[in-house]
Amino acid sequence: MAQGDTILEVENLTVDIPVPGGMLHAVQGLDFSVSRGETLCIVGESGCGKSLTSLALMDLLPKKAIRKADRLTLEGEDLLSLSESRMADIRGNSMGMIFQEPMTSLNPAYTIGDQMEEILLRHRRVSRREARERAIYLLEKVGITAAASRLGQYPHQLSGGLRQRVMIAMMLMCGPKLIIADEPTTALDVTIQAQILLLLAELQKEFEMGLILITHDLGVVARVADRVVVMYAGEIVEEGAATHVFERPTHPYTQGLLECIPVPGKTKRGAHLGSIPGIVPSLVGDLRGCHFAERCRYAMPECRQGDIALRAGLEEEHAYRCVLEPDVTMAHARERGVA
Ligand SMILES: Nc1ncnc2c1ncn2[C@@H]1O[C@H](COP(=O)(O)OP(=O)(O)OP(=O)(O)O)[C@@H](O)[C@H]1O
Repeated sequence: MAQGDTILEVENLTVDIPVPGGMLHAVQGLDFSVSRGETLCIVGESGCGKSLTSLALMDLLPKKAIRKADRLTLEGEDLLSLSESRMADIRGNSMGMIFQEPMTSLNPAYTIGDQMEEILLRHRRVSRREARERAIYLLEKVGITAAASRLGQYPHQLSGGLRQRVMIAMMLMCGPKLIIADEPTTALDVTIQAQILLLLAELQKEFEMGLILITHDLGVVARVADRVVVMYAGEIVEEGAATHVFERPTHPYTQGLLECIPVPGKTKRGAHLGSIPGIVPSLVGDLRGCHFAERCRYAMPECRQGDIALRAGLEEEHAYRCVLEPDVTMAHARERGVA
């Protein structure tokens, strides 16, 4: 897969939310980057801070949330110091977003064609006819047949799967450099979910965009991700090339996730799929030591002392946050049948 120029750079991103019991540290010191043509998947259980991370990138956090970062750039442009209007321009233009429920992003009062054309007319100097031609081209690209006749339809006239395809086409109107897709298929039938995610990955490759995909579907992650970031309780606990993370999961949490979910070609037929006992801890106040210690079968007293830093894994550009040496955690992974 073509990779190279960095599109997005994120350094030391934190998101805090004041809540009645104190401060909720939802995202804590995240570093990552996305290159042209690269798919970065962010995985982790519910409540680990994935959605707030994506909202922080787009500057769409809830009002009371506090975002901080040492660096946040899109194609070199500093996103931390932009006016609201410039940021809105970037969101419609070079940063495409796809959310879970397309009905929340499609306006029920306007036709598909009007909404698609409007995006291009707002951001580019083109005629309505050119905008219409691009809308048809993109609807065809996302696999919608009789595209021209769909332009006159309203969102409620389409099935959920078609609406999500329209959303993808709409997001591509201005030729974004980066797509951020947060659980884009959760609201769809299981059979359609993988189709849409694979379509997204295909288009991302064809148009050489960067893609940040947040999904619970580790099967899809295994098929489309170049890099994987595993988040737990607001922190990155493991990151690396997808093949490494899947073949040699080093953090006990990643190992637990892989034990839970069937991965094509990895999960043996009839294998028992478990779940990680326990729940994600409250993120209100300061968590000491390893955030996963309470649920980790290998936890030792030193896991609960001080902060645990990310450390280099066995592979290049692979890191994990655990006190155990890589050969020890790999031995555990083999015992658990995930490596
Ligand atoms: N508006 C808010 N006010 C207070 N707390 C919030 C708010 N939004 C999210 N949180 C909390 O921040 C933490 C991270 O939430 P986030 O939605 O980013 O998790 P997630 O990993 O995306 O989960 P899911 O997969 O369920 O979307 C959770 O503890 C959540 O309860």
